[in-house]
Amino acid sequence: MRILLIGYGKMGKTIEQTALAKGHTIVGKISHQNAETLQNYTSAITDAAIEFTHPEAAFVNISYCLEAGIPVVSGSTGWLDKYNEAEKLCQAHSGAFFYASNYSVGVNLFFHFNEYIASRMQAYKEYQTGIREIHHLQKVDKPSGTGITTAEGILAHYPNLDGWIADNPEEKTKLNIASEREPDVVGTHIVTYSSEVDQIELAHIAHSRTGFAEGAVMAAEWIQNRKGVFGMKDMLNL
Ligand SMILES: NC(=O)C1=CN([C@@H]2O[C@H](COP(=O)(O)OP(=O)(O)OC[C@H]3O[C@@H](n4cnc5c(N)ncnc54)[C@H](OP(=O)(O)O)[C@@H]3O)[C@@H](O)[C@H]2O)C=CC1
Ligand SMILES: O=C(O)C1=N[C@H](C(=O)O)C[C@H](O)C1
Repeated sequence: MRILLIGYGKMGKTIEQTALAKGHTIVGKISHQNAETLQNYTSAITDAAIEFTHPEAAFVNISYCLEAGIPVVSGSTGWLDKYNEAEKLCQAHSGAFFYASNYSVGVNLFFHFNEYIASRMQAYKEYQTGIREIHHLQKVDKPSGTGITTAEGILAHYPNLDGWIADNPEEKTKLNIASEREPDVVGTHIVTYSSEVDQIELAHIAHSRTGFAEGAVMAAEWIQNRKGVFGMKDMLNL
């Protein structure tokens, strides 16, 4: 498969290694400095684009791919206020768009268990629910996309909670997402149910970026010859 890497930072470089190891070809590497060269890529020379950039760049990149008929897999976070627009664009161009806030299979199992645990815990009002996400110091967005997806999984079972809130545990009507930034942490997410007498936790700790990259390459392979908007639940049948 001929893959265009849009974003050649920590993730782009890890995806390159994974893709080459699986026998794929990298047709181009787009970063901030050569962003204007994106328009040189067409569906005639690109089977899929894998986009991991920046909250301010993601929608523009995804739009370009959909308009050019290039199937696009995006993992960028912090841009989802435009997700519905991307979805419409995909439909208008009969394109293929795959999005996940987290491509690791382990995190998607964590999402699955998170929803199940929330469905059982909501009956036990003595437990206060909260999310902690910990990432490296270079991360530009907060809360993490994975933290927000985790919150959405809990909120689906907690109709009494009025959405999520960032870093405000005192606001008891909302689900708090606490963000911490520490050197070299790849990505840690912890869901806590805390009562006066005990605490229950569900955690996912990424040891490297390889799991994210493997999931993204798997999504690029899976999206070939498909049309529509997809996510990890579609691919993994979770
Ligand atoms: N869904 C998932 O599984 C995961 C998602 N992510 C998300 O992926 C994104 C990238 O993460 P990461 O690789 O760690 O970040 P990096 O900062 O290491 O890399 C970002 C890359 O995007 C490029 N870039 C920035 N702005 C633009 C632009 N306007 N046009 C084109 N390219 C641009 C940068 O170019 P330059 O170097 O020239 O500035 C760089 O190559 C983040 O949103 C992060 O949250 C991360 C891990 C897993
Ligand atoms: O920026 C990162 O590094 C990561 N971002 C994603 C997110 O915001 O959830 C996924 C992963 O946790 C790493």
